Amino acid sequence: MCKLLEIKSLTVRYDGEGDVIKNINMDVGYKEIIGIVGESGSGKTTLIRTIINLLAPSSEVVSGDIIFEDKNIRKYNKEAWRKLRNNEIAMIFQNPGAYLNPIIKIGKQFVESIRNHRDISKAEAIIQAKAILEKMHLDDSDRIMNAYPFQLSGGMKQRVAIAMALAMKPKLILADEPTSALDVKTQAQIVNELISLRNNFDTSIIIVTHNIGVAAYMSDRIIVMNQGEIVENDTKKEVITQPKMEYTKQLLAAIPELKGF
Ligand SMILES: Nc1ncnc2c1ncn2[C@@H]1O[C@H](COP(=O)(O)OP(=O)(O)OP(=O)(O)O)[C@@H](O)[C@H]1O
Repeated sequence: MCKLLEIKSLTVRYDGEGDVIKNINMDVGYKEIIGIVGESGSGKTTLIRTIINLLAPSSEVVSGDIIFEDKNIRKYNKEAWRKLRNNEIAMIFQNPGAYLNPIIKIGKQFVESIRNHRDISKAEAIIQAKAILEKMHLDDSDRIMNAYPFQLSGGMKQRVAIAMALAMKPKLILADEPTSALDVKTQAQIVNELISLRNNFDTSIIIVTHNIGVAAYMSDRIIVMNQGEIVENDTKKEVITQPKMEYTKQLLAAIPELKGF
């Protein structure tokens, strides 16, 4: 077993849209960070939502297999997914507010989420939650645990969301534009937190971003998507210094600071 995830000949369509990702083949190694870039509508979100089986009802996986640690998770039923999702593969969304309940304090949500997956006492879950918040540089963990989501900044909420994902020690984190709702300084902090996950927890990460600069900064490998297809898949050095596709060259040209890479 040398790959954490392998995607084989994956094609997905939406009703009325036709195939929006077409014959995708890719893999993710252990501890690898992959950046997926591409224009709006190129199928990036559809690809990672297919991996974690969170597609809209109007979608259909036409063909393909998704192998996670040698098991074909495309064939998993609801119960198998309940065990896999969050425990082994977790997703971080663009807007963390969308999955934090606005009327429940962070601590209660966090403890419930841990205890839904692990048979431990409330007191133990509180200790675990606070330790992970502190690892995410949310140092005043008591205040965070006592806060409602609206009392936290966007960057703090995203850190809480990452901490909640991390509590389950997933092997793979899928991050869909996790920084695009944040200001530039906070974006950089979150990107660095994600990199430290790999360094400290051996987590593999697929990050979807519009920003090839972010992908270049944090990824080992960059995948470029265009109109539902992978048009480039190589080490970040290769993609940045020797892009094969005109489309990639255009993406790179839009980021002046990468020219001297
Ligand atoms: N729920 C849906 N129902 C129908 N079509 C959809 C749905 N979600 C996405 N699509 C279509 O599928 C295509 C790919 O969308 P997707 O969101 O995967 O692209 P993306 O690269 O992630 O775009 P963005 O960068 O804007 O998020 C687009 O043409 C989009 O309109």
